[in-house]
Amino acid sequence: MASGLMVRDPYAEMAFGWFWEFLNYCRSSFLWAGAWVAVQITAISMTLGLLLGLVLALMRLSSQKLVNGAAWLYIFFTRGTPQLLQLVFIFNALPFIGLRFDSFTTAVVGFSLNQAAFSAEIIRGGILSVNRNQSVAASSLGMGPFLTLRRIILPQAMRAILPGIGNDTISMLKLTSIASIVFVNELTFRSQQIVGQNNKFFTVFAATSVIYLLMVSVISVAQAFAERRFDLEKDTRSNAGAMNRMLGFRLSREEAVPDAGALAAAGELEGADSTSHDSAAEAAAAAASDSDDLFRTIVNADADPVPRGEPLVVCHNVQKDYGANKVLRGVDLTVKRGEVVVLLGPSGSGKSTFLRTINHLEPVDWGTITVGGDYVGYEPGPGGQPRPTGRLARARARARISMVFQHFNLFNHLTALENVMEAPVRVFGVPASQARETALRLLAAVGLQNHANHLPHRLSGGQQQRVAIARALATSPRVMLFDEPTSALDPELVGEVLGVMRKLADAGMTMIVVTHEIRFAREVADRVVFMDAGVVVEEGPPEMVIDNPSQERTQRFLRAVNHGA
Ligand SMILES: Nc1ncnc2c1ncn2[C@@H]1O[C@H](COP(=O)(O)OP(=O)(O)OP(=O)(O)O)[C@@H](O)[C@H]1O
Repeated sequence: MASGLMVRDPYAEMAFGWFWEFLNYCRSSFLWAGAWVAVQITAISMTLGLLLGLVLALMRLSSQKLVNGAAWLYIFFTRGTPQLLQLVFIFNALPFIGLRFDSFTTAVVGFSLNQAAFSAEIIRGGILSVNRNQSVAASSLGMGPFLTLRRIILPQAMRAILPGIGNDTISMLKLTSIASIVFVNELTFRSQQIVGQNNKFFTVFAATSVIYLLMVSVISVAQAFAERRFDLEKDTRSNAGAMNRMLGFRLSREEAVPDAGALAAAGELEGADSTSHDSAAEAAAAAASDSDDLFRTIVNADADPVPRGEPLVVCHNVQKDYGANKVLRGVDLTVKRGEVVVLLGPSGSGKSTFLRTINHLEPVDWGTITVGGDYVGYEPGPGGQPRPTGRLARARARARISMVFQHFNLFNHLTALENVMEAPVRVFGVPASQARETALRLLAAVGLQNHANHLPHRLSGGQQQRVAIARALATSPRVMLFDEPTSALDPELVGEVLGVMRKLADAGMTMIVVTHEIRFAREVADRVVFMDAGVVVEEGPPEMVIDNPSQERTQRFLRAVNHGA
């Protein structure tokens, strides 16, 4: 460069000029006003579409053919016709039947109805991805279908739902451009107007693309944030308790602050450091005595009208078919209050099915079951005949029958503490602070105080089953049903679960236990019932049925079990 003379590069100047113009379009309030219209349409339509989509998804999952068929038809037509035509139809055809919408409302209605069809399938997929045992466990705790959906199913389904919904939100934001067909003055439409005046196609559309990219980035960040929150593998801890309560499900896990008493009782049961053997032994003894006291308190919680030793569960001629498979062929069983009854029998003999009929997780085809004189799941119909009740969840909660499952069925998105608190707070209306205190004591009683804040996937099988027992106990049950509680456990973990069950039996809990643990049956059961092919073959005290069975079928079964042991 010579003195005072500047060499001007025309290409650089052109590029600079273009870039400056491009920046000005990026900042154009005219274009941003269009972007705002697109955002509004997307936000409203997505919200409405998701709500309607949830309803359609539930309809699609309904066993009622008509309801299911109506939802299928809606989804079929909506997904099968171009959205452009749907918008034109709403804008031009509906006025003939007196439904006239302005451009913006037409866009919102059109996008919502279209999105509902797509959301329905995404939500249905999410719901189906949640293991059925989650809703079975919720039902056994007395949770109704909507509570189960809100608290248990949807929070877990979100993980599968979110990527699809994120995708759809971005697609919809971009697709709002087709709303220009009904004169919605959104972003693409506005950029076309500018191009129509100045012909600067590339500059204007480059700026428009940047605006779209910015909006899409916000959606992508929101999606990533939401996915992180619903990631079951991740322990995210923050003080978002109020937010969680407001939403009805957890966005983050709260730190439990155990009370001093519970900690003292529980601290040494599992893994905590101890300075001396003496203090460890003392703490363990204190914890053991606290758990005994707690179990006894639960057993005697209410003045049960059925005195100890009197019939509490009475099953008469219970029959149940699955299609052509006659699973229960007339089971009679009476269990007295405080009694421990063990059901033995070969695989497929109907033990688990029978257990599930007691708390009406399975309806019976024939026969009657009463608990404390009440028909669970039935109410008096015309003429006093029992008929299925419409308020099954309430009936289950009132009956206070708890169940422990073979595969634990803990709620995967809730910590051990939250699992135990769920039914008392949501079903029985116990204040959260009180439920929390009891839950901590229960976890201490089963030796898991130090794991209160852990999600189920971070616990061993034995620990999960003990949480499941604590959860079942939190509703102060009158009867506890155990469905092969140790079958899914490694042999070295079986003892810790049976230990808790022994303590419960000692405390006087009425228990019906399906198990293959012959030693447990011999030591703990008051009575052993042997079932085969859907009927009771023989029953009596363990020393009779196990050590001296009278029926050939029982003898054969025990020989096979002992041989395998
Ligand atoms: N929901 C269901 N639908 C159809 N058939 C079922 C269902 N549940 C159980 N069955 C069938 O009923 C029969 C009895 O099953 P059940 O689980 O009650 O037996 P079980 O004695 O508990 O066996 P196991 O010890 O192997 O668990 C089996 O033939 C099983 O296939």
